[in-house]
Amino acid sequence: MLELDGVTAGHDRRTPVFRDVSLRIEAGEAVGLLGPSGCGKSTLARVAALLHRPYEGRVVLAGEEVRGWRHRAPRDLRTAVGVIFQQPRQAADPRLRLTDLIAEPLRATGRRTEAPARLAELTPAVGLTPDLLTRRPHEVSDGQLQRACLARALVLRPRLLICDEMTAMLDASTTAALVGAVESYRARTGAALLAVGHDRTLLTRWCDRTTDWGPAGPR
Ligand SMILES: Nc1ncnc2c1ncn2[C@@H]1O[C@H](COP(=O)(O)OP(=O)(O)OP(=O)(O)O)[C@@H](O)[C@H]1O
Repeated sequence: MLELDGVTAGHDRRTPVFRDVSLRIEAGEAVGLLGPSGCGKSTLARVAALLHRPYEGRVVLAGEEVRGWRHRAPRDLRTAVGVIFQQPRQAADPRLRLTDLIAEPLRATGRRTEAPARLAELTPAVGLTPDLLTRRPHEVSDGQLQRACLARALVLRPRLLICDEMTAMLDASTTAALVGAVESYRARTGAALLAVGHDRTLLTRWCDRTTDWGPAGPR
């Protein structure tokens, strides 16, 4: 489902964050990526989510070699991957009501008419009550906003879900609810998962396998 082969990426070409990193996730597989702070896990997650162009290497997503990132990524690839980050407030437009936030990818891909049906299915699945849907991000808690961000990540039915420290700032019961929502989505659809984090106990329990980021990248 996802293949990174010899990928070098970072924020300064002279001193990349990581060099020659490879990682493979099969269709339907859940892989946990563990590593110390600053090693480049988020950068790798952003490369895999087509949000950050690597300097070198090959990325194959859903059987197609990726040749463009961000707005240059082809739509069929962009919609094959859903991504959710650690900080929901940085990932949410503060002007949007939760209902529009969740439906945003549908609007952006010209599928606005699907929004009512998708919202009706997703909001209970992520544990959001209808009264929250008309609120804006500043009127809900971090946990509630993260639930909305997960619904947004699932709204286009991605075949690969990337959770970058999705639960790092949440309490135990919200963590369990979000992991449960991801897992029931995966059980229904067969989607693959890349879960990035620090919490070995959580990732070991959640994923089919975990990989540790060593001096030469994940192994
Ligand atoms: N936009 C940016 N511009 C310049 N450097 C950056 C930028 N974002 C991250 N970095 C640097 O890139 C390196 C890798 O960061 P990254 O966020 O990928 O690590 P991480 O393993 O996810 O860390 P953490 O576990 O703390 O989230 C760090 O040294 C970081 O300071």
